[in-house]
Amino acid sequence: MTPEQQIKDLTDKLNYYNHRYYQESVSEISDQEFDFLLKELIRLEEMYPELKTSDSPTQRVGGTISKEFPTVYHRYPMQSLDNTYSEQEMRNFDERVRKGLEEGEAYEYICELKFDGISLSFTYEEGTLVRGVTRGDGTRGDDITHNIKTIRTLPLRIRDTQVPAVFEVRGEGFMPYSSFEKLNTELEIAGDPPYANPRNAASGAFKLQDSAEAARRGLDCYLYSFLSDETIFESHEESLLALKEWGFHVSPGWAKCASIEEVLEYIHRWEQKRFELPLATDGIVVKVNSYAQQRELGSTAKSPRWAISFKYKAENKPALLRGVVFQVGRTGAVTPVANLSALDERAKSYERARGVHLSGTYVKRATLHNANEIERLGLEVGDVVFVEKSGEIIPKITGVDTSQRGMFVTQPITFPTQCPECGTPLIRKEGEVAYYCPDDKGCPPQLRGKIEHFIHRKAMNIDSLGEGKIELLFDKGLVRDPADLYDLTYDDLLGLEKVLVNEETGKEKKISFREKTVENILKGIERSRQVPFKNLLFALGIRYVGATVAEKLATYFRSMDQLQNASIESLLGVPEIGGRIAQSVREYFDDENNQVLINRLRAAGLKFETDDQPVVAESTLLEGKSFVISGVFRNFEREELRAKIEANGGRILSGVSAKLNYLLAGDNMGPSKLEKARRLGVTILSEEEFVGMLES
Ligand SMILES: NC(=O)c1ccc[n+]([C@@H]2O[C@H](COP(=O)([O-])OP(=O)(O)OC[C@H]3O[C@@H](n4cnc5c(N)ncnc54)[C@H](O)[C@@H]3O)[C@@H](O)[C@H]2O)c1
Ligand SMILES: [Zn+2]
Repeated sequence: MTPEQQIKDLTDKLNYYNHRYYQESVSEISDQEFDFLLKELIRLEEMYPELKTSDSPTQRVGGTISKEFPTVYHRYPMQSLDNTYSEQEMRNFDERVRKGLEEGEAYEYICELKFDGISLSFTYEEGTLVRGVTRGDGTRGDDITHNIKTIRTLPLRIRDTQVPAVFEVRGEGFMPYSSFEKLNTELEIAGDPPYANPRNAASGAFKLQDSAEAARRGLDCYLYSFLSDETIFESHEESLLALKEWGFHVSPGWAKCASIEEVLEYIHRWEQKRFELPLATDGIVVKVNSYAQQRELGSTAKSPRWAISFKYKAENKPALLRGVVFQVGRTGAVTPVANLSALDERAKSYERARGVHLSGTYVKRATLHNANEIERLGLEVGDVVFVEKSGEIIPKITGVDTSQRGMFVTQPITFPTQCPECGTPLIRKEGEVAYYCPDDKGCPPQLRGKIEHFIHRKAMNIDSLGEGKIELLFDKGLVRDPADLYDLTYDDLLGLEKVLVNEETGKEKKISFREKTVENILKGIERSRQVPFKNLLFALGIRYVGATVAEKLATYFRSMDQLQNASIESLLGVPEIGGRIAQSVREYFDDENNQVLINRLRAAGLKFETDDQPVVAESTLLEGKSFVISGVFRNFEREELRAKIEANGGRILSGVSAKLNYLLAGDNMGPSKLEKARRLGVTILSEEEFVGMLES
């Protein structure tokens, strides 16, 4: 790969993980892995400064604003923090601070715990809380005052009369472990996927529309910063003391340190102790105490130079490998999963063991990925292994303590040759490490996987059904393929029961479908009958037909009938559709089972045709004018704008060039595109200006 490709590749990855993390409250990789990728991009950009763009993830706060809440501009930007996992880099930071100040100037640090939640900003006017806003993209955030007000520890009014007329406080909104565990149990009972960690759960809860629901989730907040136009404090320490005085919840763990050595001691002191806290922390934050010195040191585009966060490496602990089970996923891939317990639980039966205590929770399972990984680690059942839970994603086994071999009996692990779910002989595809069960028509987890794909948000969007509910319906024999969903009746569903076993405690819990659940499920299924044809096409799960390809096919063929009968040649006639996709589509529709499924879905009244009408001309107002649409709009979907432009005679171009007449700019568009448009003298239109153009 050329450096250019590498940079592009890393940028795309980081943008994707940022989107998942900030918008969807999901961590697909651990923070440590994310930070590693980011550091790698910083390194490349330093080597090739000409390839660095102003909208690179190294230059921006990762979040964005959403369309669901009013947007608020921050009075003072909300930055991120530089971070490190190494003590040497902490010393380097100290060195930079020393050099950034006058020679010989004394300075102090304040150390605080780094709480793992989301950054929030609160504005008080005349002593009253008026607004609570998320960090967003650092410049603008989402107004979530309705949810902020559910935090019981946050004062709605300050009694002290000495406070400035207008000021802002900032802090971390979080979900304590106790609330987190309660929420996950509830989600599991409802058959919905649980959150991977308290941060993601907090982020999801703060962005709920319904504040009554947010209140139920038991959110809390620690304040760690004060901002105002009036200078009333000289140092961060003074502000923390005053905040406490005024009734704010300030974390009790902070300390003043006179040197980097004391800072490192603080770091060591909290490394284990932090697990005794009622909430998740992922490191510590070190800040220069004096405000004057903070101003002297200044900030980069993304973070202040007077602060840094030290992140603790993921906790790694020895555990006993009790056994290995083989799980079959929705694609048929077989994954080995380790059953673990704490070392001193060797004599207990597995059901009664609690597991290894890691990052605040007990762990009894860890993924072993594939057969090669077992071989690479040289694993045997009975071994002492090292387990890590990084960023609290699925725990993994990082190594074996072979020095312990011989103390206890160990047994080699044999990978099965037949599918543990359906008995079909497993196969290995050329060039892949995983073993697969090839029976995609009968193997239960694969059938369930198809249904799960069908209801997915980007497919039929039946959000009243989740994995747990599908599993129950499948196990009861009510739903074997997606078409069965449309035959479900109220009586089929009411009172369905299932027993859940809590992995940690071994306790059993019975769940059953009550009236409200059943009504919701049926409503969701009913609504899906109106889902556009392109979504249905994606929902079928045809190999190589992702959401984008499905849309292209739907736009081109316009109906299931046309598509079903399309020859390979006519499929190849669709722009950007190649041989592999054409082949796969043809094979799908030639299969008799699939034909039965399609006919049943047709009988269920799903949309088998594209709705959108061919463009009807409205005027010639925009004739000869070209447009690029970018960003998110308040009153229109992008597609609507596109249709509007075409209906009035305009043309849509794909990129900004000197030939372009107008850039229709919404929120969140990349600054580089804006810059380019300005440079080339392209007229930049806001949503309102565009509407004005059509009305003139
Ligand atoms: N796993 C993923 O997929 C993924 C994706 C994106 C980001 N991330 C993680 O998020 C990080 C970036 O997030 P970020 O920009 O919020 O940076 P950050 O979380 O590393 O640090 C800044 C934030 O720390 C918080 N904080 C907690 N305690 C604080 C205290 N006492 N004082 C000041 N601030 C405190 C504040 O919310 C502040 O905004 C990445 O480095 C990565 O670790 C992970
Ligand atoms: Zn199988």
